Amino acid sequence: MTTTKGLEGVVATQSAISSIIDDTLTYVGYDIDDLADNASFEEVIYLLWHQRLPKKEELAELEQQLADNMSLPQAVLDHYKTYDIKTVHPMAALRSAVSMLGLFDDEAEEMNPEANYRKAIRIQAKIAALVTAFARVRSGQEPIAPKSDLSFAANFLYMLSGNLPAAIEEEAFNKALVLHADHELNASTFTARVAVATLSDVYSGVTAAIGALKGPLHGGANEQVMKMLTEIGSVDNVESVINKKLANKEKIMGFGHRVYRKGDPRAKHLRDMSQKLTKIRGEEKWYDMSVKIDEIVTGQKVLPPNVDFYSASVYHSLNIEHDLFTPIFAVSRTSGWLAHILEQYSNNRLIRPRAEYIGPGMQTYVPVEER
Ligand SMILES: CC(=O)SCCNC(=O)CCNC(=O)[C@H](O)C(C)(C)COP(=O)(O)OP(=O)(O)OC[C@H]1O[C@@H](n2cnc3c(N)ncnc32)[C@H](O)[C@@H]1OP(=O)(O)O
Ligand SMILES: O=C([O-])CC(=O)C(=O)O
Repeated sequence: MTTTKGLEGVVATQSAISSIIDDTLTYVGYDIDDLADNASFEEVIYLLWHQRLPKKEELAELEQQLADNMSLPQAVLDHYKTYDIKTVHPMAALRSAVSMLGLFDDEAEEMNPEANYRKAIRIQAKIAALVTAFARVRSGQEPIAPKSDLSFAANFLYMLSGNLPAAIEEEAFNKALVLHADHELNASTFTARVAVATLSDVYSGVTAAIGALKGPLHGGANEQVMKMLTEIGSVDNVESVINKKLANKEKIMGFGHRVYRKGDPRAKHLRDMSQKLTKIRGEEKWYDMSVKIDEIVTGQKVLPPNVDFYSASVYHSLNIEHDLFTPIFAVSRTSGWLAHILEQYSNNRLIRPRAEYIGPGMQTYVPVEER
């Protein structure tokens, strides 16, 4: 038996959803640059779930279905008041809340493609409301109902703040959602596929995936990037802090990737957005600091910035609280998880690899009194 630490380079499944080949990311054959510049998040959801772009009426139907399904069961809203919401991390709350949603879905245990697709729509729609309602309840505000005439991106920002977003804010948020939607067999997507390959239900798959995304080596890195930027505080401090971290072999959050070698193609779109939004806000320092960190890290190591690095200053510029960055990643990535869950069901086999045993050899049981 040979083992590969972290399964690096192991091809664990076939998939027709997204690909990373020679540092180029595609969703169903469409280059991420093309989609980031042109597509709405709703179009991308359709693309990932159907493996083709929607026609006009199909897109309108999906938009309507998403808008119609955003409201939450009252019991799920009420449960936010049953724990100390101010001290709970929103990703922990989201993990539990998605699981709880399954308790109120009459079709939760239905295992046919049509029912699973209907659940996918409900989960994708409601996850936006789960994150925004959590944020409002913890700050003592009432959750805001979605508006059916808004895009998914605009609705999220509206449900979060109560204000209709400016065009540039909607554009930036839509782009972030498009860029985060899917990424081949990343850790959380693999987790989702492992969970549902036992023929467990869709809610189990998404709940498991949220748990995997939460960690700072994966989706949790975006919040850590903002923490680092805040701690550094000014452009003048960047050089000394980053050089010290590199000398101490500390990980710089938002850099490095298991698959990309030359660079993450999503980062440049978020970098451009960060530049625009920080300028509009009159808070260019977040962009300037980010660029300087980027120059120092890439000047010393082959460690290009990943999707999490510039997304931090983008979300900060949208007035989003820092611990909501990873839940927002989850809102977008739910579309990819659901696509992979549906694909897994359509051609399922239990995922069960082997472990190379490195423990003690055969031993004989000794009664507790004699140990
Ligand atoms: C959406 C996403 O999930 S994107 C990734 C988000 N995560 C982060 O940004 C966290 C910071 N980055 C990392 O921890 C890693 O680069 C990962 C987890 C993304 C990839 O990990 P792996 O492929 O396992 O690489 P691994 O951690 O083994 O790193 C290889 C080498 O590069 C170094 N390295 C990797 N990333 C970084 C980093 N961000 N800062 C400093 N050094 C790094 C490691 O210390 C290691 O050095 P060594 O060979 O001298 O021991
Ligand atoms: O693919 C990965 O390992 C991590 C990543 O960039 C993502 O999930 O978007």
